[in-house]
Amino acid sequence: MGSNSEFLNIKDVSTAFKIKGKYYDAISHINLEVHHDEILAIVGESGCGKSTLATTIMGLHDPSETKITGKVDFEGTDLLQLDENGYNQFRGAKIGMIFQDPLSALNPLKRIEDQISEVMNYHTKFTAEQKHQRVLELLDQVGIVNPKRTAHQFPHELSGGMRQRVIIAIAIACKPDLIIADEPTTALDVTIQAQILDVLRDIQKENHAGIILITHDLGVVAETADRVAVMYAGQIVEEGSAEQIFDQPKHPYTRSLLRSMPQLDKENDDLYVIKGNVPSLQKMPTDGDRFAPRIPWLPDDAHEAEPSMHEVDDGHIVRCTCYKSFTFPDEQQGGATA
Ligand SMILES: Nc1ncnc2c1ncn2[C@@H]1O[C@H](COP(=O)(O)OP(=O)(O)OP(=O)(O)O)[C@@H](O)[C@H]1O
Repeated sequence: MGSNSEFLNIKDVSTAFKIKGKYYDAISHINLEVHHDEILAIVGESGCGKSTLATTIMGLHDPSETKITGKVDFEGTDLLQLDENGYNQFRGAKIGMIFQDPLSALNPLKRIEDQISEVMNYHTKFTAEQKHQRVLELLDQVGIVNPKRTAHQFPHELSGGMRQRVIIAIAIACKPDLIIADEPTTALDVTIQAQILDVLRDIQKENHAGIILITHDLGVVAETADRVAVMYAGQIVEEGSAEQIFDQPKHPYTRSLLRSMPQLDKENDDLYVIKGNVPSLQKMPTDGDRFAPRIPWLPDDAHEAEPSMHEVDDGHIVRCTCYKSFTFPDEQQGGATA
């Protein structure tokens, strides 16, 4: 395992849901790589397709209701070709998943130790004592102060932050190479959020895992991510290192998201609001720049008819050339900058 080597390669992946007998793309032609030792954030408003991408990688869609095309190459295996049994060899073992709501992800009737052991029953040949030791080690690794006590507790006896730590312990029990964390801190208050993000960072360092961190919160991205992919209406519109995205954002959507982000060091009275909504699947434009309706002041001819990805710097890519002429209305009048 070479450090920083790419081990997950998502190639031209589209996922369509069947609605009233017709299929509509929730994600379209996604290309993305994940490397060892990195946290890749996928960011965008609600409805942009972030979770659909995660559940597509994890094989969690009902094939009778979804049409998935493309390739998800994970360490040489195309995950999209696997059946349920095949997927079960990967999920929980080489791929761990952390969901938003830790309470619904845990079984209310089972002690924490049993829930963490369960994944090892399936994927390892550990003896009972080895499993017990590993449970304590994992609880310690995710920052639980008294692992022995917590191991014997039930989910309802733990705080939200503790439950999310347990979920992370389950996700990393078999030392997965890939961890997918879908809004892992959204349900938690701000101080606990920061602690959980620290845990994720530590785990990524210790296990050399690659982490896909899905979030709508740019603050979380700024604190955690090495690389960022910005999604809008089922497509990636910009991708780059965290520095490139935060210091040199190009796509109008990325710039709008950044401008609408509260800044700790500034008065936030007049935060930018991105007008309009992410289109629903049935109303998704199939050609042109999908973000164009939300920046109506930009002339139509500023957008490419069929927007493609452009490399603007090493590893920094952006969809459509409209970024070249995009300004916010108040910038045109010589006002504030983004
Ligand atoms: N099973 C489904 N059937 C039909 N449409 C779906 C299904 N799952 C998701 N969608 C639609 O696909 C689009 C993308 O949803 P998705 O949940 O992936 O977005 P998201 O960016 O993760 O948003 P959120 O943060 O709210 O989860 C949305 O328009 C959503 O309504």
